[in-house]
Amino acid sequence: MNATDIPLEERIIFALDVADPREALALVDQLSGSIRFFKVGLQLFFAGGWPVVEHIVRKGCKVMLDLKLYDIPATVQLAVRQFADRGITFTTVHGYGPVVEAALAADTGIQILAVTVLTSFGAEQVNELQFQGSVDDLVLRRAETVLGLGCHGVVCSAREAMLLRGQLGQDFVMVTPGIRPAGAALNDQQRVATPGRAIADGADYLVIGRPIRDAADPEACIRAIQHEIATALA
Ligand SMILES: O=c1ccn([C@@H]2O[C@H](COP(=O)(O)O)[C@@H](O)[C@H]2O)c(=O)[nH]1
Repeated sequence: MNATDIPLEERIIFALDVADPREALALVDQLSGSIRFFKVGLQLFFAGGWPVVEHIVRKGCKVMLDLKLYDIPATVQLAVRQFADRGITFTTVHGYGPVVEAALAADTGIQILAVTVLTSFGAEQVNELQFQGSVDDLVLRRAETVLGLGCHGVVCSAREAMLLRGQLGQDFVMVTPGIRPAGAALNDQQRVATPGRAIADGADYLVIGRPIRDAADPEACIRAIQHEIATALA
């Protein structure tokens, strides 16, 4: 899908980061009038498994299964095969060449997104990886590598969105977590941006969890974010 064709209701991928699958299903029921894309991550998948994914799909919404796989190639390929025919749109692996190649080789029709550098990482954590360069350098290097292998898209912070679009073009999906409306708590995120900034700089989809989940009025929070996105797109 061309980035300009993405419906506003799919621009936010709401991270269903809750421990109780019943709470997750209730959130899907409550929010699926305004959000049509949900992310199932490690906590919820371990707690609720496939029935949660099936519930989202039954609602006619899209699913990002965000398990950030990282293992030997054979294991990754066989794991991704398990995701086939379940209505999943995106799934994630770490942005390391052999892992991405294995996920692509599973050939499921699911779009594979490679996590470049976690948005909770800053310069200090990248230095600890013994990488001689900035966070931007590492994100760009990993994105270039995985896209060169045929990966469908990347997960990065919106802080790198403009750099990646400038260097690597438009022809890949860019999903950005670490989104914080102005004034929102950062929690454990380091590389953050507002929804408007992320879209203006070239992100296709914004992963947002706690700012919506913990809002006094989640629907009002979603409306405000969608207004910011629509303004950035105008
Ligand atoms: O680099 C990454 C990759 C994935 N995530 C996931 O996104 C959400 C963010 O939730 P917030 O509550 O909006 O911080 C969460 O599920 C992470 O696992 C990420 O944050 N950074």
